[in-house]
Amino acid sequence: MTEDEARAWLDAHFDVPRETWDRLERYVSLLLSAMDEQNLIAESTRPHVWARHIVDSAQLLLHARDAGEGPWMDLGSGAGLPGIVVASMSDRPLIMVESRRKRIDFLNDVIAELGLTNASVFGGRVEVAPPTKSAVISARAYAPLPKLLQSAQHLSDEKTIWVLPKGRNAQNELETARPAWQGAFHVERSVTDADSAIIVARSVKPVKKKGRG
Ligand SMILES: C[S@@+](CC[C@H](N)C(=O)[O-])C[C@H]1O[C@@H](n2cnc3c(N)ncnc32)[C@H](O)[C@@H]1O
Repeated sequence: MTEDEARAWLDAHFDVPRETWDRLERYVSLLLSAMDEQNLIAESTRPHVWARHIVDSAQLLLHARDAGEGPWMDLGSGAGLPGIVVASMSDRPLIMVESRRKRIDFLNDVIAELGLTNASVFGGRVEVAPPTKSAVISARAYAPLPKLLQSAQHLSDEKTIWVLPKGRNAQNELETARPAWQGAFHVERSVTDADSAIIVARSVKPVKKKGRG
């Protein structure tokens, strides 16, 4: 997907208002400027930010369209991917969880610059974030699936929709997690890379271990 195709895809799927385009443009510019100080995205993806990061994040909204009331939590947000993109394109409260100080500061600066009144940051580890009934949980490049589910159990309930971009490893990670986790797990193809996939899961809970005898 070229950068022009990425913008066209956004327009076709979200009917993006002018104000949202402005926010996304501003975010891309803040992200690229901050790259001089910290490594927020892979250097090789710099010329492809709209396809590799903005559309890659925005597509998650399509998998969470029928989510109920409640916040969207984005785990290990880093530079705000997908958190800032989702908060820019939706009115739903969006909480980004990030443990690294410089990234927390960057996220708070972006929220203020873009005027994102629906977005906030929990600056700390996912494991100690306050218990929440999240309507949606996203996590991109945060942790392998078993660890991801374990660390965020207290942020979910049976209605939570999990939208988890997993690159080329989706099927393997799912197989590793399967013995310990039950739920409705689907693997969806990413629009930005035919070889990459997104795990979409509902009704996720740990498998009860059978007692002996
Ligand atoms: C590889 S980066 C991915 C960032 C972003 N989601 C993206 O796709 O560009 C992983 C991020 O998760 C954060 N992280 C890792 N473990 C964490 C934890 N247990 N709690 C909170 N943040 C964590 C790291 O500080 C880092 O910013």
